[in-house]
Amino acid sequence: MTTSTRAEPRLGHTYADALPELVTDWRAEEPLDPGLVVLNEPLAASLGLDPAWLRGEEGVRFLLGAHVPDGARPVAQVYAGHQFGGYSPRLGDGRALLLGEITTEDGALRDLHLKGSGRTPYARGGDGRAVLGPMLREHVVSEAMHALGIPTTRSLAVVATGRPVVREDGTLPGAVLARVARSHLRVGTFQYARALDDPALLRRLAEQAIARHHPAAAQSDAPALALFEAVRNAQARLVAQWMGVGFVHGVLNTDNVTISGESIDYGPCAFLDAADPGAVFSSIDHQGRYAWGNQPAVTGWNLARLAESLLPLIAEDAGVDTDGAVELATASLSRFATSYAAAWHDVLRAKLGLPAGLSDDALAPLGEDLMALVRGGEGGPPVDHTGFFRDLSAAARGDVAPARDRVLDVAAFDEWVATWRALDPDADAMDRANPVHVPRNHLVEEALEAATAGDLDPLRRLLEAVTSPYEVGDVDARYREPAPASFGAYTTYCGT
Ligand SMILES: Nc1ncnc2c1ncn2[C@@H]1O[C@H](COP(=O)(O)OP(=O)(O)OP(=O)(O)O)[C@@H](O)[C@H]1O
Ligand SMILES: [Mg+2]
Repeated sequence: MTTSTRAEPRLGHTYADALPELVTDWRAEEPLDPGLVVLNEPLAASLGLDPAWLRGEEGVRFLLGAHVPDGARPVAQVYAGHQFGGYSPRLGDGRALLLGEITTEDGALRDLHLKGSGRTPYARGGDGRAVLGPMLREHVVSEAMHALGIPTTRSLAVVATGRPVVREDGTLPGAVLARVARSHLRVGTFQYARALDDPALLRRLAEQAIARHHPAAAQSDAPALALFEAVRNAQARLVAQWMGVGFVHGVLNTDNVTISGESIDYGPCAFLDAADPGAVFSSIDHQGRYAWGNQPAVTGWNLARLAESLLPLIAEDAGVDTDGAVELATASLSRFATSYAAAWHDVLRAKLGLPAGLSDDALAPLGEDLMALVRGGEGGPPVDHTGFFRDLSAAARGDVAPARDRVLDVAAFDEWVATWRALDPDADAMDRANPVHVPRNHLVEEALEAATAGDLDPLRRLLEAVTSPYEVGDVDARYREPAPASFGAYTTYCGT
């Protein structure tokens, strides 16, 4: 095979063909002076893309949407969404394009999507652009999540456009993020389709979602409800994993909740240092709706919006009226709490090095007592989430001091450790479940600031650390420390 035949990627457009009502054919904005900032070579290779070609002039233009391979059909996808509880009937890719789908070796589809590629018909008041710093943040955090074993969209590349982008805090360099996802189907996509009041379209959308993400639901007598349950369980597992690593998504609007169960949209996200359930970083989340400890509950709320959207199909499948469908959906939604508890217990069992056979009933009180210690409460301030859990593996090996030194209520801690160690925790397994390196906020900011000023070294070092999250390796110790007090309170921003 010659390089040139390998080079030109072949992109499908299954989604655009199946759901023409939910897309608009569109082209990316011409870049001014494109420059590849970061390329994810292993991901490129796993998708059958040629990294050498991607680095070349044509490849970089491809990553910006300016070079469209033969047969590709770039589209902007429409979706709706509840944003902070308020419904927006028409959001959609305002600054993004779905370039198309790549078929992996095992026959699965992967969306290739560009964020920051210019205004689309869904741009509303926006300029269609994205800023280099936030796109690099999405690159770092999504690759960290992937390395942590958490389902996520991936970042293939970040390309500078050479266009200055005007934001509140000044003029900043523009960039496009090339993102890979199992799909970009969101709860908001279903809300949009439901509002069109066209059951046949809603059915086609559900069939797409089932075929791409939850194929077992196709075998069910009640496929729409089976789809809902599959999404419910995938979201329960996802949020439990976020809670386990101290991840705060920051903007869990229904348009940022995927049907696949992958994390998406790393706009205002953050990782905790102090494990405070009320931790909020986003500048606009005044009520703490998307606080760390509120994520399971708000995911339940978002799933209720999905269930509502599916009601006509649930009714049709079961041969019942709307009231009957509401009853079925409500019963299914009410099992989210159980589903989440089971997922959280799986996360906790792994973090505590306890055997899979340990029952939830035995685990639950242990977990509650531990989380009370971690939160601090009356016994003191919250502890550093990542550092504390990692120190617990030393405790499993008999060196209790590092974890003990982190908590104020040492008597409660000692009692807890004695109960836990009696269960014979596996310290090596804990080292594979409790990261040493997460993209801590101060490190992310430092790397983005340097990258914006043209120095990519801190970004590379951070990427190296967070893509080997479980290995201490020879990574500088500062990559595993919480932010110094001088870093102050951290604030993140949406839509930059
Ligand atoms: N600069 C912009 N120009 C046009 N539309 C924008 C812009 N920024 C955000 N939007 C639109 O506003 C909505 C909310 O944006 P948000 O900050 O959640 O990020 P996003 O662009 O949606 O990315 P994602 O695809 O990761 O969800 C989306 O419909 C988005 O397309
Ligand atoms: Mg979004």
